[in-house]
Amino acid sequence: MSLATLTQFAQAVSSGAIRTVDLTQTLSEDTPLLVLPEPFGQTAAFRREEISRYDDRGVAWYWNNFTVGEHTGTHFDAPIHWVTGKDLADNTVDAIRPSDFIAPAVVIDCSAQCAEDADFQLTRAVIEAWEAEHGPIPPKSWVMFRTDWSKRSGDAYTNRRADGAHTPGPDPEACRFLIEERDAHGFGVETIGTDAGQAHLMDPPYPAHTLFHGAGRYGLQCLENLDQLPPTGAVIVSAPLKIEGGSGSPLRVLALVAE
Ligand SMILES: O=C(O)C(=O)c1ccccc1S
Ligand SMILES: [Mn+2]
Repeated sequence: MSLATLTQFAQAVSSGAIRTVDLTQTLSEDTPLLVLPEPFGQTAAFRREEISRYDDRGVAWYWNNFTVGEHTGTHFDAPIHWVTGKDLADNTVDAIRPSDFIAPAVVIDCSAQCAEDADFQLTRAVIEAWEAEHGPIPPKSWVMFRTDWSKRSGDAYTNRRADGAHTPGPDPEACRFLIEERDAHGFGVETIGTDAGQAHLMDPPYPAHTLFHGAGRYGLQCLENLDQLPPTGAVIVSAPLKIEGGSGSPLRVLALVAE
C-alpha cells in the first residue's frame, strides 16, 4: 500500500467518510464485574484517587491514580490468560505482534434469540446459517457475537442467580469450528466474559477461553455498539496496554466502517 493511500485512509477517517464506532463501555466505579465462585480470586473494581485538580496539590493540573483489574470492563484477553495458552510464544499483551491489534470483523447477530433465552448458545449451525447469507467468515477475522446484552444495566447485565451467571456464549463445537475451520482471530462479546455464564458446565469448561486461547487467539469482552456494525466489512482496532507479562487489559476498542 502506498503512503498516499495510507494518508487518504487517515483523511477518510478524519472526515467521517470512514465511520469510527466506539465499542468501549465507559470505565468507572460502576463498571460491572465478573464474579467467580468462592474460593477463587476476584477481579478488582475500577477505583480512582484524585491527586490534584488545579489546587494546592497541583496548581495547574488535574490528574488521578487509579486501580483496575486486567479483566475489568471492556478488555482484551491474551492467550496466557488461560492455562491452555500458558506455554505459547508471544502470549502476553506486551509480546503479541502489534499488527494483531488491527483486524477485520464479522458480526453475528443473535440478539433476538438472546432476548428470549439468556443462556442462548452460539452453535456451528447458527454460524453456518449466517454464512449462508453473508458468505464464509474470512480467515483472521474477529467474530463478534452480537447479543444486545450491552443495552442491559445493573443486575440484568450480570444476570446472576444462585447457580451463577446466566448469559449467552458459544458452545464448544462453535469455538472449534471458528478456530479450526475459519482460522478466527478472536471472539468478541458484549457480556462480561467470552464464555456463557453457565460455561463451567460445558465440556471443556469455559470453551471460548480454553479453545481460543489454547490456539493462540484472543478475546474482547464488555463491548457495546455492535448493533452499529455491518455483518461484514468492519475493521477493529484493539491495542491493549503493554503490561509486562500481562494476561489482558482494559482498552479502547474502535471499529472502522467504510460508508
Ligand atoms: O476473561 C475473563 O474476564 C473471564 O471471563 C474469566 C476470567 C477468569 C475466570 C473465568 C472467566 S469466564
Ligand atoms: Mn477477560
